Amino acid sequence: MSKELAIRAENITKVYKLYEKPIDRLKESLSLRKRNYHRPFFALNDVSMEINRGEVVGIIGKNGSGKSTILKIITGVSSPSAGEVYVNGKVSALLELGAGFNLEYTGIENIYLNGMMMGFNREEMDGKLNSVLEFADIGDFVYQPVKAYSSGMFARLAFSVAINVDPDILIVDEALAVGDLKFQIKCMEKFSEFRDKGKTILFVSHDINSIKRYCNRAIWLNAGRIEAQGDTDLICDRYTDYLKYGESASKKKDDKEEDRGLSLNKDIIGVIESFEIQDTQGNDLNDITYNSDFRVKIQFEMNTEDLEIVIGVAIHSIDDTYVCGINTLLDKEEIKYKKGVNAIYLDYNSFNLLGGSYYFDVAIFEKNAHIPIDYKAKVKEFFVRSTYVAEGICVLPHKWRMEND
Ligand SMILES: Nc1ncnc2c1ncn2[C@@H]1O[C@H](COP(=O)(O)OP(=O)(O)OP(=O)(O)O)[C@@H](O)[C@H]1O
Repeated sequence: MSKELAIRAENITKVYKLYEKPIDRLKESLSLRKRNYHRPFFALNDVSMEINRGEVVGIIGKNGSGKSTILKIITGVSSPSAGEVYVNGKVSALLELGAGFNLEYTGIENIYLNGMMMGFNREEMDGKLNSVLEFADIGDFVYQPVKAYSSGMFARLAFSVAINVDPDILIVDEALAVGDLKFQIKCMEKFSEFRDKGKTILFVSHDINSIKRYCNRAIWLNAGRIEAQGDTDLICDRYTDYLKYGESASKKKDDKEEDRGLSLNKDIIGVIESFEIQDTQGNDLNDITYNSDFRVKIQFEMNTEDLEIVIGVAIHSIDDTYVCGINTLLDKEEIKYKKGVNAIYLDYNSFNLLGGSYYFDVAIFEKNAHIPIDYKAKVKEFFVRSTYVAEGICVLPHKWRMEND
């Protein structure tokens, strides 16, 4: 295995035996003629993947597609029916609640137990204990057996151990993304810190936006097989199309993009057709000059005219800092649209983001701006040219004056 590779899974198959009735399992085990009473179920079917050091890879797929199973096999919690896994480096895994914990042990004992399972000795774990406890922040509960913990406390401790032991490879199944918002944010910050340190992360989530935000590659599992893998945005967009429009749409995405605007499937409420940046005369722009005026033109097609909608536009910097998200609900603008293709302009005046690369997200939501009817992440990248050198993200409108002026 090359030094650059962190994980290699080769032709992994995982077959479970499914029994129609519980008694069939007993019958099978007692059968002298070795008769089968089960049918095989392929949770994974010939799955191969290679993950390089420093990659942050997201695994996506519908419920039951095999995401947790592949993580369990990679971490050695479960063994494959066929195929081989090679792992290069210390792995720390956040699998389903409880995996790797002994319920009868206290929190502290479990911290040491987990560390040792990862190959750290007692002295090494002594050195890590404080940061684990500080991050978990569950107070004196660490002296109680973990069976007395609430699921939130359990998650805090498990996350804290996995994240603070400084593994080479972090494997996270979203099953653990519980706990309160503050703690989730803390975990996400740690996650970014990990990514920035060039560690390898394998990450399962149903939250496509987090996958887009954090991962540089995505693997889409479907019914135990790899449906597609590659560029995160491309794979995530194909997957969300598949969830929204069904199989034919995701496979035909390229054709669909060609004839957008011609016909909408009746189950689709609306789609964003195009997003352009223009100067105030309507000429297309790729770069924006600092402090200039420009507009964006959003074309969208609606299949209805009875639904109140909200349109939102967000700007992120290229390192994924959320710069500004606005929508027509916040701005108390009512969208009057017709069935068919519509266009809306959003004017930006004296645009004062600092020089650098950014991108736009755009979305159509239902009237409360909670549920996206269509969401196009990273719909357009743009570059701000600026001669004003300051620090931060933007230059807020300002004026200097002396008290006596
Ligand atoms: N011990 C088991 N016995 C039988 N079938 C199992 C077992 N464990 C998992 N499966 C099945 O294997 C398939 C893949 O399960 P897995 O948990 O990997 O899916 P997943 O993609 O992680 O789903 P989710 O998004 O719901 O977490 C599912 O159909 C599941 O029912």
